[in-house]
Amino acid sequence: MIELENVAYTYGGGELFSDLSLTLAPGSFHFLTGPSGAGKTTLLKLCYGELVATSGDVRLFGEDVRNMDRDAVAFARRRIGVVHQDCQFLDHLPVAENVALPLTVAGRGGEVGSDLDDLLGWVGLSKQASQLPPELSGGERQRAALARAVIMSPEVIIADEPTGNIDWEMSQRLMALLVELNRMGNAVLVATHDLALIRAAKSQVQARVLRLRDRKLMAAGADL
Ligand SMILES: Nc1ncnc2c1ncn2[C@@H]1O[C@H](COP(=O)(O)OP(=O)(O)OP(=O)(O)O)[C@@H](O)[C@H]1O
Repeated sequence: MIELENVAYTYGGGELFSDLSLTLAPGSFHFLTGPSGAGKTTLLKLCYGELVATSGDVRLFGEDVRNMDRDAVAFARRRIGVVHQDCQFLDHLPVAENVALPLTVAGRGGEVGSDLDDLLGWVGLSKQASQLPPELSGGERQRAALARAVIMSPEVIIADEPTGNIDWEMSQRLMALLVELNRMGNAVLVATHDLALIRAAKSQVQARVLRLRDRKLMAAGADL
């Protein structure tokens, strides 16, 4: 579904990583870990077509990103649900409308209905549907961000530090939702610093753990 082959990325101040290869196959579950600044967010952005690799090949659903025009990238991105590190809500819109926003933007606002109610129920936010994002707790915000990421029924879920500012219990709850999505067939890629979270998740899901460090991507060691 998403393939990176011998990819390098440079922001201008030197190469962030090089010769990096990664395949997200249907139904796979990957964790991406590594020190702050190693380039995890950048790697995720390459995976969902937000950035274009400096060199190497990136294929989204079989198509080389370099040969895709804007519309083709936008179309591919609808098949990828992204949970951003900072959630990025429109604070003046209620939670339900924020969650439904991808449908509205895609001109499918008419389809918002019982599916939205079900989705809010699934992430445990039915009661918060009409609240504004600033009124939510950190864990509620992350669950709303996950609901928004899956409202278009994507095939791949990419989450950037989804448990960054939330407590252990809430992190576990969020992970359980990601594991459930994976069991339903979604490929999942989660960037996290939280090694305890990865260890806990490994009893629930067969996950590959990758570490980005010193400009290389490698399988994490026995410590995980
Ligand atoms: N738009 C940008 N322009 C220039 N440099 C950038 C840009 N975005 C990120 N960087 C730099 O690239 C490096 C990698 O950033 P990135 O956010 O990908 O790392 P990360 O591993 O996700 O970090 P963290 O774990 O702290 O979120 C950092 O040194 C960062 O300062």
